[in-house]
Amino acid sequence: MIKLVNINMSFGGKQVLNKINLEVAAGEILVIIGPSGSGKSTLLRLITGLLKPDGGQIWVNGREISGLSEDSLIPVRQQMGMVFQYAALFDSMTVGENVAFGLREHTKMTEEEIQKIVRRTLRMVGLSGHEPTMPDQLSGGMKKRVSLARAIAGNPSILLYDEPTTGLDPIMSETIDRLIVSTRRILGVTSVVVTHHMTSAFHIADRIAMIHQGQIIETGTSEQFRNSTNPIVQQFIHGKQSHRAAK
Ligand SMILES: Nc1ncnc2c1ncn2[C@@H]1O[C@H](COP(=O)(O)OP(=O)(O)OP(=O)(O)O)[C@@H](O)[C@H]1O
Repeated sequence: MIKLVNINMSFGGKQVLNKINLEVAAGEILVIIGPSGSGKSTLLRLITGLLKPDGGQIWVNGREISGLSEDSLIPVRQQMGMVFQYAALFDSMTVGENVAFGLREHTKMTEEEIQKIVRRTLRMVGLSGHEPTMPDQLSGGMKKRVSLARAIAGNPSILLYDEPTTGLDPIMSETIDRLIVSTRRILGVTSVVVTHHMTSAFHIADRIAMIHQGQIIETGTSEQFRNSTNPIVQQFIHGKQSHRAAK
């Protein structure tokens, strides 16, 4: 469960988030949409504790984290998996070593246990047998899937995705969308997905939240978004869809 209460955030005197209130229920997929620069990634970084808000509270699995020290944040972060926009794999390590990295760093698991988890998570993302492959031999979509396997390996209760389908072709985007949904179904994780792709948002979201000029201007199901009477929401949705169709 994630809950943001009255979050304010500024950078160099410029207010980026203004009294944000947002709740993500356990096991829910919440998709965050909004124009470039509206504060979506900032919101994710606040949830991980990488940034501290100027004001407000951030609750993660029943704990208020905005005042926690780096040390106290470690167990909170261990409950989270992150899939970044640019897969952020270690290029000098094999796929297997990338997926195993967090387990080797943060747990006392035996090598046998680690290998079992690596095998299982790579199977989940459709990359069985790719343990010895080096990242530079992978396509963008495969890298994203390794990144998801690495995030899942730590058995998180929360998964945060920052632009998981950016730069991928429509077929690979659909594959990633399906993985986000099946990962939630299999692991029961709470998921927050920042995306620019409205098609993805409508496919995967239990609820969508739209940020505009630092504020959440609408939350609701895909259906409620499609039928929104807010002109800013409609303009955003249709702008995005026609932009994609024109590509
Ligand atoms: N560390 C930082 N220092 C200064 N300004 C920042 C910092 N991080 C973000 N910003 C500013 O905050 C605003 C929101 O940035 P953010 O990356 O959260 O937007 P976004 O909605 O994720 O954008 P995009 O869709 O383009 O990724 C931008 O104006 C950005 O320049």
